[in-house]
Amino acid sequence: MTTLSITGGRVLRPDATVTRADVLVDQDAGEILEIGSDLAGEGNETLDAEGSLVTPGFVNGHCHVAMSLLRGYADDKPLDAWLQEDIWPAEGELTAEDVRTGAELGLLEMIKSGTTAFADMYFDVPEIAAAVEEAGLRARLGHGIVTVAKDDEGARADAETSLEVAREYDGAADGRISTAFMPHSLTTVGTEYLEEFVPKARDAGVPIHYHANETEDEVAPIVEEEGVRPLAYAAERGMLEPEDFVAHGVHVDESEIQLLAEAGTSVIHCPASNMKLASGMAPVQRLRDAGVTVGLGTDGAASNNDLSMLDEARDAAMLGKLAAADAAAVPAEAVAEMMTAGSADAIGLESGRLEEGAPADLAVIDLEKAHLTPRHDLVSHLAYAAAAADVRHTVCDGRVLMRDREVLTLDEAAVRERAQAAAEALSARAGDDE
Ligand SMILES: CSC[C@H]1O[C@@H](n2cnc3c(O)ncnc32)[C@H](O)[C@@H]1O
Ligand SMILES: [Zn+2]
Repeated sequence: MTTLSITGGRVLRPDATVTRADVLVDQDAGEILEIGSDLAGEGNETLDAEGSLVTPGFVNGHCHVAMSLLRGYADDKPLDAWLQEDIWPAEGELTAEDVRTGAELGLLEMIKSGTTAFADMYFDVPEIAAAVEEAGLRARLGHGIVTVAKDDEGARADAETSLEVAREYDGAADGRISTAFMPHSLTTVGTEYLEEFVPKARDAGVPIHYHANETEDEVAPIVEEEGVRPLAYAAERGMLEPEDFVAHGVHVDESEIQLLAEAGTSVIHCPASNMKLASGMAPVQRLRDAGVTVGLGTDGAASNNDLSMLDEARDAAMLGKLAAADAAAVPAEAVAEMMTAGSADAIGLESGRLEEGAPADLAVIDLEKAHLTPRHDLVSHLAYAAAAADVRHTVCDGRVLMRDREVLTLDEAAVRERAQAAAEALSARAGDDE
């Protein structure tokens, strides 16, 4: 057995307590063997965690990782105008190679900010899967289906691609990749396609993931045309099962919160994207009080504009309090849970907890910084004060992906250089230079 010991740190446990302990990892199984004292000499490989917090690796529950190539491409617009006027035309110009480059850039940022797993909706998924395999993270991937503005043949082909990708890539990268069937949203995929393909996704045994209730503009047409709220419409189409997870859930009423709680469907809260696009404030405390599993996601880097789950944590706490008009709402412990076990549970992964037998996915945060001094409460620091640059080591599936801020699985300088060149070429093709 090959082992790794992470020594001298303070370990965040699933009950939100922090204890001084070493962590011993079975690298062959990718699992945590033991959390205890005096394990320093046990590992074939060692990571120093003195003066650091050892946390579960962060789980980004909703992303479009390849959109890192579009970071800063179009800002300061609401969702619909942003997508229709800027993002979708630019995405129309993306090559498969661009998607690979954008994914590598996003994965680099994830590793550097302590994220070890994520859920992703995009196209050219084989490119994203190859990048995930290389980078060493864990991911639930899916092809996003849009049927509006397509003829029947094009719409069906898109839905078929989503099914094929879900079937083919489930279990790829030695089991680090899992999949889902991913209609883009309830307004961008026609009812007839949902009714035809959702049962096929169930037969394939994969969860369903989609954007839901993100803006008011998305709710109104469903209420007008179908006479029910969007999540009731989704439930009628079999899209609200315990393994399913929706992104956003900003404009949900009490009946929809109850529906989610009864169905066991999870919500991925994306506070930065919701603020930037002025979509609204998700009722996170009410969702949690009702028993809904709430995870955290960044959405893509074009609407955020970074992929740091530590930024997202702080945003979730701040916005949650504002939305509830209650400073006690969405406290630090809740945020720590949402960015780790909450997201992992939502997207159907076993990660997110540091305990014996759990996947060895973790991040080590350097606490010896002015902005993390003094150390009254490390859960508070995780939610409110720590930043991406404080992440010292990142481990996924027992493998060290970053040691002392050096990423070991991707060539950082080469990825950044390729991304800059690809972004410039994309702007030229999209006519932005004229
Ligand atoms: C068809 S692949 C996924 C699709 O989603 C777009 N997208 C990115 N961010 C958002 C968001 O916040 N709401 C809805 N759609 C979003 C992305 O540009 C891709 O086209
Ligand atoms: Zn999204």
